[in-house]
Amino acid sequence: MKEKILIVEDQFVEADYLRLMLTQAGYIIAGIARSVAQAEQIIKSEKPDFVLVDIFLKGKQTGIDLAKQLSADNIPFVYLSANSNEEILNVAKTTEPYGFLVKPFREKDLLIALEIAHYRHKHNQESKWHTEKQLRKELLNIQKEGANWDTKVIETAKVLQKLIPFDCICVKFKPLESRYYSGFLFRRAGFSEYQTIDINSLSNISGRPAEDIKRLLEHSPIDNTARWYNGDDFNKLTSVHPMKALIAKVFGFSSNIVLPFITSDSYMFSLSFFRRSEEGYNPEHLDMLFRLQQPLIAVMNSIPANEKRSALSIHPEFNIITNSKTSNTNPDFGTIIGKSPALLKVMDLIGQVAYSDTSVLLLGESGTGKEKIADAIHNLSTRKNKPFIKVNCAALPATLIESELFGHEKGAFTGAYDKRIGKFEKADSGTILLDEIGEMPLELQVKLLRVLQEKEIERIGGRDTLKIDVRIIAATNKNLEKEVAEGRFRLDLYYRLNVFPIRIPPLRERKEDMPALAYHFMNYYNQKSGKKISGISDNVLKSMMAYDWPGNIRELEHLIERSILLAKGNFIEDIQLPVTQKTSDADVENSYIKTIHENERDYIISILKKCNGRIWGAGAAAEMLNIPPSTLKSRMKKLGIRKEFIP
Ligand SMILES: Nc1ncnc2c1ncn2[C@@H]1O[C@H](COP(=O)(O)OP(=O)(O)OP(=O)(O)O)[C@@H](O)[C@H]1O
Repeated sequence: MKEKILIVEDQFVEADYLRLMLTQAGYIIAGIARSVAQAEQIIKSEKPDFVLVDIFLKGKQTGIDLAKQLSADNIPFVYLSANSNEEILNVAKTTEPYGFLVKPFREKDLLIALEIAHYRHKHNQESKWHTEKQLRKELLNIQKEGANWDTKVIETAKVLQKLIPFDCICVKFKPLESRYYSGFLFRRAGFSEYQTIDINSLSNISGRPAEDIKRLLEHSPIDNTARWYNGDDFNKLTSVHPMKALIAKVFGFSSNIVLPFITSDSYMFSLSFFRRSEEGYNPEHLDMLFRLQQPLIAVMNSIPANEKRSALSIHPEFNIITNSKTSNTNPDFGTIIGKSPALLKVMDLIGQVAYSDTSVLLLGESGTGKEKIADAIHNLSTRKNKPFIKVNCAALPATLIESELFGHEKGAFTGAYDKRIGKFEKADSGTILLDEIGEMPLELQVKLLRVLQEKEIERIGGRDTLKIDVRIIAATNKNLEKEVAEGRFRLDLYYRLNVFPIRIPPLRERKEDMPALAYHFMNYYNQKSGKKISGISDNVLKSMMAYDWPGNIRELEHLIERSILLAKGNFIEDIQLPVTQKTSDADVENSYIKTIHENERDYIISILKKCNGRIWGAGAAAEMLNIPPSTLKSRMKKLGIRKEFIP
């Protein structure tokens, strides 16, 4: 059965047009709302599966305000807009819509956008469900293992991090009848690395005497309600909670979520998570914590009473126990080097998506480590012992790529002397990496879409359809939205691949990772070349930090390799960094985010080009865009598109 859709659109004609298109396609219309208030009422009474929401609406509240509520209620939504204000577009993006339809759009675009929104929503749910299942298993293992209690707490924090992101976690506990807490404060220092903060180190970092901090603790209220605090709520919380205020100030935290619970041996626990981002937590995180409450209680129950007592007896009022047992080895991530917040964010996303079968789209400049990240996703997945096939779509000639991907039967074409098994078939039950997906020819994009939708392939010249089970990871350094706008990449394929995008930041956005990467490559090329270089001089490191690394990690790797070969002594004292070029026009164009108007303009121009500038008649632009020619003419006028511009 098709979903129930709520249309939130204040333009009567447009809303009615949408209703017509959707009803014809078999959707049920939950209602048409002209304002956010009306939409909220219909959501309550009709419980729609999807919402199509215009950004600008009558009244004070915009579609973006409604979107925040929809996100919190886990109702997928797609924006409709013809607005060109870039600032608003950027705010809209932060609400994580499931799609974006730029007016005017064709019926086909609307239906594809809805289908994709449905697919993305379902896969998001599935991926969360898989992660949660995995997480419960891991908590059970922690509960069963005989480790001492601080190890158990660290392990629990590591596990929770996959679903509840945090930069710091505070675990507090006390016997029910007691006034005083004992606790642990762990700050995240790497993917699986935690730095324990005790009162003395907090005193050092904040510059306040340890005695003062103890007093702050005594005057801070107890967390006995499960709640999250973002933005203003967080500011209010810190105004009445001096200890949280101190931690927030010292480490720059802006949001907090708390889960208190009672163990069967009558201890009161509270887990308090902090993040730097202002919108760090939402009701979904709280739901998740509630769902995990029982396994968490079981872990805390498994800590023997004498260990809990002895932890409390160290300091009767509050004790932040020092723990030197941090770990930074994480075999699952292989040799991904770096601990910058930007890279940790990527690792968190990998951790969330790896266990499911969701398609992943890796976006990033050349040399940022997309292939390395793809390796990590495969190795963390349940498919890790199955084939992992990599295809570079740019390296294959257009004439070969089809048979390379899908295979061919003997005699399928001149030169096909033998049957050939394609990459997709080879990857069956495993993973395929489609690198440089932006280079895939348009004709093949249709076939790829079919694999994604139907999970089946046909060898060239073959009569049978073969069912395959392949997880797809696609990677590109191109701006796919631009490729779509210019007619080189199919919109439907783009949406299908864009289910779980991961943007890998360029090296210049995470320079703090550079020294560790440089040393990593130094050790690697020492081994390879038999040299014994023991370090990199401060001057070299400084000039490396000042350089922009347009070639990213690959460029760094090559430069270190060369410097090792050229080094005269035991130190890298010199490095030949290219002189930084002035940013070229092409770079500016690539990094420029287009406004909705510009996107719309480019899209209309690309269609006009395809129709040789024809607006009226069969197969002409208006028909392709599925809008009346007069509407197209007025859009063209508004967007400054003149027919003579169309080559
Ligand atoms: N975080 C990392 N830690 C260690 N090595 C890395 C890291 N990221 C990338 N590398 C190394 O940098 C080199 C380039 O990485 P990779 O080939 O994965 O980049 P890419 O984004 O796929 O590039 P392209 O788009 O050009 O294919 C590889 O040798 C890879 O092993």
